[in-house]
Amino acid sequence: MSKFPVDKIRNFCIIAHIDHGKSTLADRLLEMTGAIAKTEKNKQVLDKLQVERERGITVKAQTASLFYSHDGQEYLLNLIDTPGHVDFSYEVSRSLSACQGVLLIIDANQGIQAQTVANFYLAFEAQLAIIPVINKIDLKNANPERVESQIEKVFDIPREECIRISAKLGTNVEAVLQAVVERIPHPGGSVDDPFKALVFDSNFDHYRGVVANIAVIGGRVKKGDKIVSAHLSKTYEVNELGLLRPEEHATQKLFAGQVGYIIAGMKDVKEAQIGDTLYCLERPVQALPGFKPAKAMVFAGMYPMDQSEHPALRSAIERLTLNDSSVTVQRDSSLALGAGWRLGFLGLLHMEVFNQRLEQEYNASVIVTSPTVPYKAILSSAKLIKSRRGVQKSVVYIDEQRVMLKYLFPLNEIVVDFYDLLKSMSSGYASFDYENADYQAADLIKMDILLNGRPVEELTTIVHRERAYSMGKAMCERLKESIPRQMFEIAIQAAIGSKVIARETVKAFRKNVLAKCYGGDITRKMKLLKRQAEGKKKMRRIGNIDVPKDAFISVLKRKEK
Ligand SMILES: Nc1nc2c(ncn2[C@@H]2O[C@H](COP(=O)(O)OP(=O)(O)OP(=O)(O)O)[C@@H](O)[C@H]2O)c(=O)[nH]1
Repeated sequence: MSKFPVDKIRNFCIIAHIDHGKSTLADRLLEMTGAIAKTEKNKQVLDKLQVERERGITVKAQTASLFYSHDGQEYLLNLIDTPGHVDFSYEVSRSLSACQGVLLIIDANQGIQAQTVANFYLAFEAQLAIIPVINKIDLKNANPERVESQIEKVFDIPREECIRISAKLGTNVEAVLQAVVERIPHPGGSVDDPFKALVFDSNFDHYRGVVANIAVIGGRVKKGDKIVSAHLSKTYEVNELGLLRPEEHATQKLFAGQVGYIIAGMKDVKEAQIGDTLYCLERPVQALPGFKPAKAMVFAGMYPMDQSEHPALRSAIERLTLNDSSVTVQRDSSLALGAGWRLGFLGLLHMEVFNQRLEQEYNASVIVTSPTVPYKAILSSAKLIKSRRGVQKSVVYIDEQRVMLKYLFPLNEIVVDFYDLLKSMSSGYASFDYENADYQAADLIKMDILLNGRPVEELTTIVHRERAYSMGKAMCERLKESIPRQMFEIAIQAAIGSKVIARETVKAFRKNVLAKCYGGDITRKMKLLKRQAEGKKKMRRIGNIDVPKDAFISVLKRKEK
């Protein structure tokens, strides 16, 4: 029998706008319950990945089981850490599915921000108990009263329910643990029910195969049990299971209400689909509803720096996607960059983090082409609807100083630099969140870039008609700067269909490397010719024109000033 009956278990998440202090609070909770020692080194233990530490953001949700005594009773508290950035809201919703309650952290200085609202609704719709926690009360400009008023107004939660803390200093954090025990319902279910578990996360380990994080909804499971994954109807034998503290801590059994990990000889994360149900071979149960798969919103090409590195990069991408099932991968090739892939991400930050992980964890060097968003094109000339680029949907005043605006935007207008622009225009005060609002008709056209009349496939872009001229001009100018003079004149043109909208010219020039070699020193001549040939290797030939590879990337990366 488990030491913890179901009514002594609490499963909860911490949700917040980015930087409001989730990881800091998680560290404090871990320290106070003895899961980790209280040292500076343990800063943000749940942020395991190197990118997470460097960028100070949480990418992958982590789980920890904590032991806590309250009123003479022992409780098992399962804390599931969640990422804060908009790109990762999919991870937030799947973490929530394993919980009965959330700590909603709000910065005492910044107050309610865009992702506070988005995360609140995720928890509210999942019918979870919500405990508002006002953090950073130690800050000089902290204004917890104002934040409490916002919480009352926007979320309709009485101010008395708010807990004021400083996660950094540990002030009043004990009250948070008490609230978890008192206000969050236990997970329900019984150890006597048939075994049923929800897979809410999974990762791949090179030695042990798939490690699935599960929330046991009912019954019990032990080593050697034969279990079935409902999605694929495949049977596995349990090799190992246990709690996450946050390190894996093997146990004999897992019981209803517990959250932990299970290893059962699965070879691919696709076998442990997020949202899938595991049950016992002998006692089949009805599967849980599962989740909608994450939808890629931003697409980019990834190519090896050098084609000889293609196999290494392929294996790195394969291994990394084993751990991140939200990335989609398709093979692709480009005239300029050779064989590569087209990858789909949940957002731009997700893409950057993926790229950084490729470099840091797999030592891969990658060329990333400019991100694009999916379009549906109707192949006729009937795109008649004139659409404005941003359409206002609603305005809500949070308090005298803050207003929440809802707009409908084309995704391509916001993925690249919208967030940065918004931040700098508002001196960092504005915050931003988005969700997919489906495809909308828009006046978009395909713009080609031609070198001496020949279209360069990878520079073809889809642009809004009103922007075509300025973008075409900017791209031609940049290409002119980066293509060296050659033996003949090169015309760089931007065109829509057969109509040229911008043009630049690179004048003809022959660099006579032998001009300086008067006399007959043949070895010197050979050396200079060799150097010139090496320079050419860094070039891509398009038609008969040599284009430096770097030029390509710079043009692709910044399409518009
Ligand atoms: N003054 C003060 N600073 C705090 C407090 N709690 C957190 N911070 C600081 O706020 C910053 C962000 O804290 P994190 O815990 O990394 O925030 P987070 O919400 O986990 O961020 P993501 O995981 O990326 O969403 C860090 O520099 C913390 O040191 C607090 O109570 N007081």
